[in-house]
Amino acid sequence: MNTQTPVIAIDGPSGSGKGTVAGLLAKRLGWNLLDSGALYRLLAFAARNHGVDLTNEEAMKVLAAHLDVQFVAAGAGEPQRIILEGEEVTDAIRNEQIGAGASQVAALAAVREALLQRQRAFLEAPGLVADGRDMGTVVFPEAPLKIFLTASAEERARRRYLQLKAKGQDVNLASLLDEIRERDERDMQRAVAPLKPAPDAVQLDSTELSIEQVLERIMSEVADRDLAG
Ligand SMILES: Nc1ncnc2c1ncn2[C@@H]1O[C@H](COP(=O)(O)OP(=O)(O)OP(=O)(O)O)[C@@H](O)[C@H]1O
Ligand SMILES: Nc1ccn([C@H]2C[C@H](O)[C@@H](COP(=O)(O)O)O2)c(=O)n1
Repeated sequence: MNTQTPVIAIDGPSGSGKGTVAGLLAKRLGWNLLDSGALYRLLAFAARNHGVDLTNEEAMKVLAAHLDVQFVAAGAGEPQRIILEGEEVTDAIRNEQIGAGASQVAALAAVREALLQRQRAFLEAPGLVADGRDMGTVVFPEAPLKIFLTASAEERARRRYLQLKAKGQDVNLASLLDEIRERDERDMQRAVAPLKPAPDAVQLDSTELSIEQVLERIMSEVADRDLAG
């Protein structure tokens, strides 16, 4: 691992705002971005396309090792288009069904192992903002700044409802809340790399905070550590 290049690890449950804040932070700092959840989503999506059973660990491991994916951005911190096997899937992987499948394959030890180096390869100068569930605990344990971002399940479901509704998806708030709770439970209870704060993580509850307020809190931690260069 490149130990000179700084990493900001942002972990937390679904809908806490990790992806949004990671993107804004990467743009502000001009750093690279790793949306690690997208890798697990891509795997669930590819498994469906190839007729692979999500519980078949050996087949999922092979799929993970050979995943043909590109993250294309106009520049550091710019929005990413995701290309899987030559086809754009940026929006297609953003629904709760694929999220639930991703959470299922993410519990397989062989899959996590197969994706480890691929995630670490995102670490390039001048820095990396990485969001997921185990960025601070497993993938980048040396990260100089680790954020554990949370919000109440009700607030996360409300955010997801508004997000999906704005995209024209037919959604139901009560079902989204159930799905979020189910995903939290699976992500926190799995044996390998469960969702939990690293011992040295800064914990931030965003239930009552705007996106801008969360960003400013993190920027103040960046300044305290003199990471911005
Ligand atoms: N502090 C906030 N206040 C209000 N809305 C927010 C806040 N943070 C994020 N959101 C909104 O909540 C939705 C979910 O945010 P986001 O996708 O960043 O969450 P996430 O933690 O990355 O979820 P996942 O892990 O499932 O990808 C988005 O529509 C985003 O704009
Ligand atoms: N580092 C990661 C990132 C994601 N996952 C799993 C668990 C999530 O439920 C699923 C989808 O992630 P999202 O796009 O919603 O952030 O992928 C993980 O186990 N480890």
